[in-house]
Amino acid sequence: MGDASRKRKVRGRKIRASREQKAGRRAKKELARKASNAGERTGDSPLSDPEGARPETFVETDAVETLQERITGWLEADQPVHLLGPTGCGKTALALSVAAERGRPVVWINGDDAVDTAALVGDHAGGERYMEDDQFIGGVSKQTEIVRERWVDNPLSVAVREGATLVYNEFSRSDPDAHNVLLSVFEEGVLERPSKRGEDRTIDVHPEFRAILTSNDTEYAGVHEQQDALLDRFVGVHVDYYDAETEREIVRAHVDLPDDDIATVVETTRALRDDLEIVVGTRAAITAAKGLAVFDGHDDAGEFADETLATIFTDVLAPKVAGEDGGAIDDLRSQITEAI
Ligand SMILES: Nc1ncnc2c1ncn2[C@@H]1O[C@H](COP(=O)(O)OP(=O)(O)OP(=O)(O)O)[C@@H](O)[C@H]1O
Repeated sequence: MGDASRKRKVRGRKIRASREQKAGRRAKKELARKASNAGERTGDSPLSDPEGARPETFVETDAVETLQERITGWLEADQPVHLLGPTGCGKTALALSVAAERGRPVVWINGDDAVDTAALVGDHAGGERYMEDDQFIGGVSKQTEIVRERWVDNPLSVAVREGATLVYNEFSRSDPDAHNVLLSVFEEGVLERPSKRGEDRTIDVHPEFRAILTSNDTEYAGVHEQQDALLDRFVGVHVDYYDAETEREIVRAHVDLPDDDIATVVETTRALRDDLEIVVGTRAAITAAKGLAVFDGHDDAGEFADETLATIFTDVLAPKVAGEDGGAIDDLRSQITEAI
């Protein structure tokens, strides 16, 4: 065994954990997700504890650790970090693992067209009405209806106030105008809540507040061009697909399969990544391995039959060509068969 494999560590438990444990962890994770999503809309706290943010099964090989150290270093230098890389290469898992390691609460935002300034900082959530009853003189009372406006903070406000680690996934999918509020957060250490009235219109950014943003580099240029002034304030860490050994470890951490089958899946994934025009990420390898685990396609020599492998990879990758002309999936299958 080489040094790299001796140093390999797997954080969290493997897929071999009992069904009950798995169901429990899934439920917990789901709750944390729901809590942070609910927070975006209803004002419930979007904070989740750092351990809850750590990906369930996280593999740390030398390649992963090198990236983790780079990101952690920049966060220590008080720089927001922008992780750029192809689809499914592990940006989100990496961001969450670094966020969990900081030990501060974690706030999660998912970028999309619907994210505007209010979705980030908060909004008025209608008025609260109540009656005030003044007993002036015995027998005479004056009733006044009071309407008090209720303000609900959204994830960015909570994150800067609490000194959380903000993980803003696919941030380039949001409208760049929504991000104007980030400029003063990173530059002056102040968050302005534009539609809030009163003295507490601004929040001083907590000294432990940090941000990790991710975006997909193929989409990055095309989705919404973010303003230069904002990009200038980030450092960019490029994340690419991991080395073969790391990818095997990742697949092994997610799917219970013999080592030979894992090696076949990863080798095929990497060949297709080179040969096909579509993006073939680590997620595709994990999904294909899940297919291999249920479809018994071994030949007499115990090898996985090429035909079964081709069918599994065609199914895994078909959504990426769906919508193109009718022959696209047939073309995909023949390219895959050729590559295998
Ligand atoms: N170090 C790791 N340990 C365990 N699993 C990992 C690791 N890195 C990535 N993965 C797994 O690989 C898959 C893809 O990773 P992830 O979702 O983080 O990629 P991404 O680059 O954020 O993708 P996208 O661009 O689609 O958002 C996920 O299933 C994730 O759990």
